[in-house]
Amino acid sequence: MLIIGIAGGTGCGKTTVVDTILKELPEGEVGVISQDSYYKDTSHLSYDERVKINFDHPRSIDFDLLVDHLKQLKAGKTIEQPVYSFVKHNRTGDTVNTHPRKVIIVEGILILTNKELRDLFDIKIYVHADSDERLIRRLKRDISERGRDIEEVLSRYQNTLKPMHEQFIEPMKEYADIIIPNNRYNTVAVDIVKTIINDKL
Ligand SMILES: Nc1ncnc2c1ncn2[C@@H]1O[C@H](COP(=O)(O)OP(=O)(O)O)[C@@H](O)[C@H]1O
Ligand SMILES: Nc1ccn([C@@H]2O[C@H](COP(=O)(O)O)[C@@H](O)[C@H]2O)c(=O)n1
Repeated sequence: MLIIGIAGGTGCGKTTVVDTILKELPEGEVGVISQDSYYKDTSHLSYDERVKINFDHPRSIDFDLLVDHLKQLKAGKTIEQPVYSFVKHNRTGDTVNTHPRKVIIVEGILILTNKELRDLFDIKIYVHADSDERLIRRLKRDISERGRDIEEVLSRYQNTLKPMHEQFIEPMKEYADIIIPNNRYNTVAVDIVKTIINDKL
């Protein structure tokens, strides 16, 4: 099994890169695990308490479960990937049955901050987009897809996202094997990753 980690700040285009890769590869050959599915279960908190969580800090992620799931997939076992709701700020209680594949892509802002997880990746990719570009994309996406308003996105950006990005995410570039510049759609870089994956299929 080839395991590829794709990191980068919010809005840099990780999901879009993954979707583009998947579109042109044989269906069902490549599996995807999103770090977002592994935000810690916060059912014991009220909605008002959950809103205040710093979702850009590594401690918000259940890395133990994520590492365990990846190891199980490597061992040929099927896992139940939790489903996360950005509207409820919590896991939904549903899971997605995820089978082992020849190639597994793990994507998320913080996946390179955890050494045990990092060591499971055969290839580490960092997608870069400038912070103004990422903020614009995040604003549009969170308002249209994640039930947020402009005030919520901007205050989260100033209070947690920006400082956490500078402290935890941007420094992870150091671990990347490949850095994809993604201020504009980068078809050349995506084609290179596709070629690497195709070689393995
Ligand atoms: N290269 C790009 N140029 C312009 N918009 C992009 C680009 N890549 C992604 N987007 C858009 O930006 C938003 C965030 O992209 P997404 O892939 O969800 O980022 P991430 O998963 O890194 O948070 C989406 O609405 C997406 O359509
Ligand atoms: N309940 C939540 C959980 C996370 N976030 C934000 O999502 C970002 C990570 O997801 P991307 O798809 O953008 O990589 C992260 O920056 C968190 O702030 C949230 O807003 N609400």
